[in-house]
Amino acid sequence: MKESIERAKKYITEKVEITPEIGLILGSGLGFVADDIENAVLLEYTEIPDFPHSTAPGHEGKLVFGKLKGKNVVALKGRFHLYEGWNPETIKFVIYVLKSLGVKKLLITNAAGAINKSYNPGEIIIVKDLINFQFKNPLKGQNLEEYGPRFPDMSSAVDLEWASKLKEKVRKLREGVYIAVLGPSYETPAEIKAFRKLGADLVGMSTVPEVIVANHCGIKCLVLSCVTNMAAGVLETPLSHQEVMEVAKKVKEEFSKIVFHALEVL
Ligand SMILES: O=P(O)(O)O[C@H]1O[C@H](CO)[C@@H](O)[C@H]1O
Ligand SMILES: Nc1nc2[nH]cnc2c(=O)[nH]1
Repeated sequence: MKESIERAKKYITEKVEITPEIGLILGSGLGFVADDIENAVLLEYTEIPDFPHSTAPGHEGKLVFGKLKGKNVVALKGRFHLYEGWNPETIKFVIYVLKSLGVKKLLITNAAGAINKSYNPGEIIIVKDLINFQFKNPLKGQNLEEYGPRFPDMSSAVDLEWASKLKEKVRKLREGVYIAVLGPSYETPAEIKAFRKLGADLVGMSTVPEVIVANHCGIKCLVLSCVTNMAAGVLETPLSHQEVMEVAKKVKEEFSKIVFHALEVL
């Protein structure tokens, strides 16, 4: 893995001058955030040695480097989900590449279903904690001690200080617990009822592996979920990825504004 990280890093640093401080992982239909990056330099995932490629709809597969709200950033316009068939270690590799490029903080975004019935489609929620219902861990296998410990602590997996600074600025933001499933099928109503009993407010098929690796290698994370739909069984309508992407598109301005605030409070 070390050689692959070095190869990817070498390719990227030869093409891009800036050192990104903040990484942004953009969820389904949320890639528009990268369109506001100034002096953008774009790299296709497919051109970077050993880098995985995006296969999920609504995930373009580009790294975008540049300035956002005065900060040097790199945005991942497209993430890697386990349901695509990627090995969990692929996610470790991607986060390690970000770390090797200089990323200190990660703003992770996702589209999620609302288990909490008081949430509304289009609402943006700060994730305060996570449940790994994927039962896979990206840190399995040989540990690279120079990146982080074998047994990382997960008692504050997200950066609550960053979250509270954002909440001070955007008072209406509510918080919730995100549960990650493997997917790609959406949940049954019985699963959603069970997840509610477990204490989950939001459900999706991503984010948790990214947070685990980031936490392990000392990158602080803020997670923002865009509620794109009420989870299965809450309403009578069936779920579709089409709807997920449409709702994400509708909240474009509001979502971008909150991301800008999240960068400004740093
Ligand atoms: O988590 P992101 O990538 O935002 O996408 C969410 O939306 C897709 C399902 O509609 C799944 O990929 C789920 O994880
Ligand atoms: N698993 C899951 N992922 C989602 N992504 C967006 N909405 C949902 C949902 O309801 N369930």
